[in-house]
Amino acid sequence: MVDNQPSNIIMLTCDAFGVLPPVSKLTPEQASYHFLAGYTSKTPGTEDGVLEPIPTFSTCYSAPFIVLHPGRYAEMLAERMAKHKVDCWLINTGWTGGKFGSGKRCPLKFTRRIVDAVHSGELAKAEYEAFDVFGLQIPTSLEGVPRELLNPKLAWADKEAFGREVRKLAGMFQKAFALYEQDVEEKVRLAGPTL
Ligand SMILES: C=C(OP(=O)(O)O)C(=O)O
Repeated sequence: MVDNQPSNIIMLTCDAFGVLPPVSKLTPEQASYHFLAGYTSKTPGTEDGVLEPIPTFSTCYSAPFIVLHPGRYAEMLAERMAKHKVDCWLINTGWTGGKFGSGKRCPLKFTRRIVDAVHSGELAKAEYEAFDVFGLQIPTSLEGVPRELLNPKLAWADKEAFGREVRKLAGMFQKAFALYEQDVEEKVRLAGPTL
């Protein structure tokens, strides 16, 4: 039985464009934004008939199960996060150093290390830097995880190709989020990527 509030919420995504950092610390507004956007990829191995990753925006990361307006769940999330002082993390298990086909999937040992560092409180105390376009806060170091893995821009050898993928994914977020932008506060709308 769980009889206490969590200290951390982890949102899980699998970004096959190699753009999102393996871990970002979200502001409450970013938590609402990413929860509403629900971005991940359908990947071979976990989805029947899928041969290469397909980006998908499944609101609240669970669109088929949503009964109320998604904005209501995003509000509840923000209220509870503030009330119980919960940190929210976006963890990306997807590709790094390139998109699907040229990069590689984030090794599981590093994702595990990141999840452990969330739960131990180590990452809450880390130093952060800004990840452009998406406006995300990413740790500058975490023992046991290569520095270039934490910041996707460092992981890509071809910086121009990286910039193109960043803009492409940002555009996809903006298109998907258009569905919700009338129903959320301005601060949530502004918490998404800017081009
Ligand atoms: C991110 C993952 O899954 P989902 O897209 O279903 O959240 C994953 O399996 O690593």
